[in-house]
Amino acid sequence: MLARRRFHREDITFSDETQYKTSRDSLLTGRDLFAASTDEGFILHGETPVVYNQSQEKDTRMVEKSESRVEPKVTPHNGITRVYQADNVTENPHEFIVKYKGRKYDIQNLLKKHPGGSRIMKPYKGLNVDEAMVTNSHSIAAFHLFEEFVQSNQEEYQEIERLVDWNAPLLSQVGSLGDRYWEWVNLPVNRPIRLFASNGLERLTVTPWYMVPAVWIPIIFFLLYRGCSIDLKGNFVDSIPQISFAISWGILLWTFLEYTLHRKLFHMKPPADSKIFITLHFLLHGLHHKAPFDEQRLVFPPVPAMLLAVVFYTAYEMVFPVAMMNFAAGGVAIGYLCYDMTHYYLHYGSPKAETYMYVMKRYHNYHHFSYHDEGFGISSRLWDYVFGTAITLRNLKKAIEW
Ligand code: HEM
Repeated sequence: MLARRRFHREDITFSDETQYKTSRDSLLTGRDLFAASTDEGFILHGETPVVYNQSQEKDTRMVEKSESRVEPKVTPHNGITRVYQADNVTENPHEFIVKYKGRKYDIQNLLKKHPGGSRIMKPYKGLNVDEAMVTNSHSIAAFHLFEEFVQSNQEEYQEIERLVDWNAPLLSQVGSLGDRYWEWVNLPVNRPIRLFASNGLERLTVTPWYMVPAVWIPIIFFLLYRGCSIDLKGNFVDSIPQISFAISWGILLWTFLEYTLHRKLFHMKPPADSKIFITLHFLLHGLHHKAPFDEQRLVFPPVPAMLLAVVFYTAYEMVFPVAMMNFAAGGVAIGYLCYDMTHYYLHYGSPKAETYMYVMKRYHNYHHFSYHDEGFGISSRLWDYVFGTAITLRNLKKAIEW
């Protein structure tokens, strides 16, 4: 029976009578390896992966593979190093199990969202990531988020997440977190947020991304049209340089607003004894930091955005000459639209290495997980440099692939 059984690691199939050499120089036959298998797969204690096939020439596929990736080193005291899946074990395609500090985590749902990209994690399927988590240094937020995926002790794992009842609407609870709120809100989870018990109210608080262009593109055209027909009285062609200037000013002004609102308003720490301020902070921005993967709460809902826009529009009247005002307002609205779409893309897009968006996505990930008090620019880093809050991205050996 045994002779017909074969098992594999990724694309490598091990057969019974063939000898395999491990990194500790012990020779094991496929049969030995299989004898140590369990119903869940094969667990090899204290050995690094099989790298050399004795009965054949060097197995170049394997060697190439093991050299071209970052392998976790063996830490003998941590016992289990690798878990090999047997062919006859039904592998659940919806699971991606890794081990960390002796516990099992199913990170299938993290792969696409992982700020370090999905490709770098793929080789670790079934493996221990103790070392990988440290050599690729990870923030406290990353380790907290990791616990979201733990399979065992699900109920007990985080003292801090039990401060609220995740089965009840959160908005009425966060105010009571008091001095624990700031710590709680900056530790991300991989769950959607429920604010209200009422479905109707709840629906008002979520915004699919396409609502933003659907609402703001007509507003932009309206502002530009107003500028041409009222401010310039149809004298459009002669005024092109003036119009371009006003729109550019508007866009630049937006980048400044984006930075200032994000830094001074969205990241303003609410007083621990004020339930109202804590709740407002959570509503405005806290929920996005608590649940950064909640796609429905990523872009700014159009209704409060328009209320803010009305306030700003009144202010433009004081700042810009009448002939420029609507164009400048149009420029601000264009800047805002680009910002919100960029923000969505930074969370959900997969930009290629060396592109502007690739850098901005990494930059924004650092803001979310490691440096909450820096990296406030989303569409650009301009004002972070001006005000000394720029984040330096670390050099990576390999480009991230999301
Ligand atoms: C399998 C092993 C893993 C490897 C090799 C790995 C690798 C990386 C790398 C290279 C980065 C840096 C990205 C950059 O500089 O832009 C990164 C960032 C990050 N990773 Fe992982 N990662 C692993 C597992 C995990 C796991 C299990 C989590 C759990 C949540 C996680 C969460 C994060 C987070 C939140 C960041 C953003 C930066 C930070 O907060 O530290 N990673 N990872």
